[in-house]
Amino acid sequence: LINDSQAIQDFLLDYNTRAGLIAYDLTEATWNFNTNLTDYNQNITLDKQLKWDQFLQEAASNATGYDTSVMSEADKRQFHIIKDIGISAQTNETKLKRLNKILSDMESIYSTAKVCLNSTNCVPLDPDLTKIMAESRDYQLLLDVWKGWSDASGRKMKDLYPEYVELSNEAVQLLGYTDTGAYWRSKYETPTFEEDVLGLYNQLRPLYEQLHAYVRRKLKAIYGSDNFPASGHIPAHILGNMWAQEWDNLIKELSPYPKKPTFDVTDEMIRQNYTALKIFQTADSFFQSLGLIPMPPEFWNKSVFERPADGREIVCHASAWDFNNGKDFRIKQCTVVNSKDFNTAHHEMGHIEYFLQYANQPIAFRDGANPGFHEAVGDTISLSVNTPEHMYAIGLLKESIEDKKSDINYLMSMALEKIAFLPFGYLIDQWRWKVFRGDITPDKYNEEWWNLRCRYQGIFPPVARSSDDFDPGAKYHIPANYPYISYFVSFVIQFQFHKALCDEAGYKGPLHRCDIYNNTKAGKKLSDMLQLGRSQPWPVAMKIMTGQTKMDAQPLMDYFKPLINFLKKENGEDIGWQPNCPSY
Ligand SMILES: O=C(CCC(O)(O)[C@H](Cc1ccccc1)NC(=O)c1ccccc1)N[C@@H](Cc1ccccc1)C(=O)O
Ligand SMILES: [Zn+2]
Repeated sequence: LINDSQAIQDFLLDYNTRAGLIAYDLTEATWNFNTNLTDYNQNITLDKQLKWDQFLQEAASNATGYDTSVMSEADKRQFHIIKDIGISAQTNETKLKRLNKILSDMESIYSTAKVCLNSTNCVPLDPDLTKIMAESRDYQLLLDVWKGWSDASGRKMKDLYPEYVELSNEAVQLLGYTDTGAYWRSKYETPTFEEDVLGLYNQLRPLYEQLHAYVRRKLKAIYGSDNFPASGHIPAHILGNMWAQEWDNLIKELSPYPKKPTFDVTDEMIRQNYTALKIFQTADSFFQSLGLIPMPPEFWNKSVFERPADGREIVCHASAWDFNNGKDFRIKQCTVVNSKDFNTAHHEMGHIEYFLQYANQPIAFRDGANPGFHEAVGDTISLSVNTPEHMYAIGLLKESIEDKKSDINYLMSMALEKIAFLPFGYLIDQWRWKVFRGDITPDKYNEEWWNLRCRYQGIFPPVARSSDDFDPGAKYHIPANYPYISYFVSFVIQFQFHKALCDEAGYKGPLHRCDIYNNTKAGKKLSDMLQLGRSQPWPVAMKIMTGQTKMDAQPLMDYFKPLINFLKKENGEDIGWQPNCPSY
């Protein structure tokens, strides 16, 4: 084994130089494909993907020739990451090409899927179906769109998924992982990770049960109780969202004090002629007010902020891109001018800010401290941006609020986004981890998906499902092969981060009214953590931010305490649902 320190530094320098160049090539090709879904662009991307996979295989095998016992902790960590190459480990080129092709095809099926509302009008998810799900209160129209989307997306990739599972497991087993789920969980470097997230879920379940009970009662009044089974489940298609993952589009019907403001700034944004670009400029100015790194010129020149009007097919699901050359960073988002996309813009910019902050780290460390950290940056900022105080400060609210009823309305609008999401954020990878483990076989994919959806979310499919359905495929992250537990982790830790930054800013009031705007002291605490990237185990990053090393649901529970007290009074005993799905 090579133990000469100069040789070790030479290997790392060579790896970083070559990885940067090849990664740039792949990212450029993938960007071109994602923003123009042609076969030509797919072939180029698959070609570059194979070159990248082969580079990783070569670097990983060369890295095994070095003696890590003589290395510093940081170099030892870099070598570990360089060797941990995931599905790129598949040395059988035919299998590797098939796996990459399946992944590319599943994402294309999802991104080009359309639903025909009538014989001549077939529309995509973004923006058309999303708008119908958010705004329509027509039970049957919502049902047609909900079922149509599942038929157009999930059903079309049903047979690809078992083949993907098998090829992905086989690849990571070459690295010694039992299955793909074990590889994904290894990113948290926590042996008790599954128990930890289960513990957080159980801690937060009572909050969700209270919100679910309140929303169910309100929706029964709107749609009539005939559509609500005795089991206590809510029909999956009437929550204002295609996946029932956030319910904030129902705020007008669900606001506890309808005579008071609901804090949805969409109308005001339209009145002020907000554009997609202005949304991103507004987000950028918040980040800069904290003393964080501004979005660079390339970002403004090369990002795609709106769905192109030239009719080309693109991947509309929002994403943030690091071109690994220290200067090219982009967002791709099919922005619609509304408060939801205003928040998504901050979410995506959080990813970009992380890229900028860790740009000087070696490539192996250019990642989140754990995947949940990457998802939490933008949302933490949004917790300040969404406050009535901040919306008033930037002119999107005509008056701020002082009375208790408006405060409850604000907390309700935040709960419909943050508490409603928790069981959804938790269950997606419960399903996938079981699939990867073989505990859920292809014949049971859809049945087990709905068992989890009924049990954790307390919703049910409003039309009988058949064995030809593949409803998991109707949610982007399944065909995009992107882990989802990172969002559940993010929704917990973003309240820890928000509390830590508000404490740092010397804020003394209730957490849900804290706005760290213009506070460079809070900004410094955040950037000190972001600069680490993945160079240290995430508890070190957590301690820098919050003073403690664990994930903790307490700040989230404290944030929503006034609302939960209100809901407990409102709901009384009328809460909960049967674990199993209702029968038809
Ligand atoms: O999917 C997203 C936002 C997109 C993204 O920024 O997380 C994006 C997803 C993605 C896109 C392409 C390939 C893989 C994943 N993630 C990133 O762009 C990203 C993530 C980590 C590092 C760098 C970029 N949000 C989730 C959950 C969520 C988050 C916040 C509020 C509401 C809902 C959802 O919509 O279900
Ligand atoms: Zn994200």
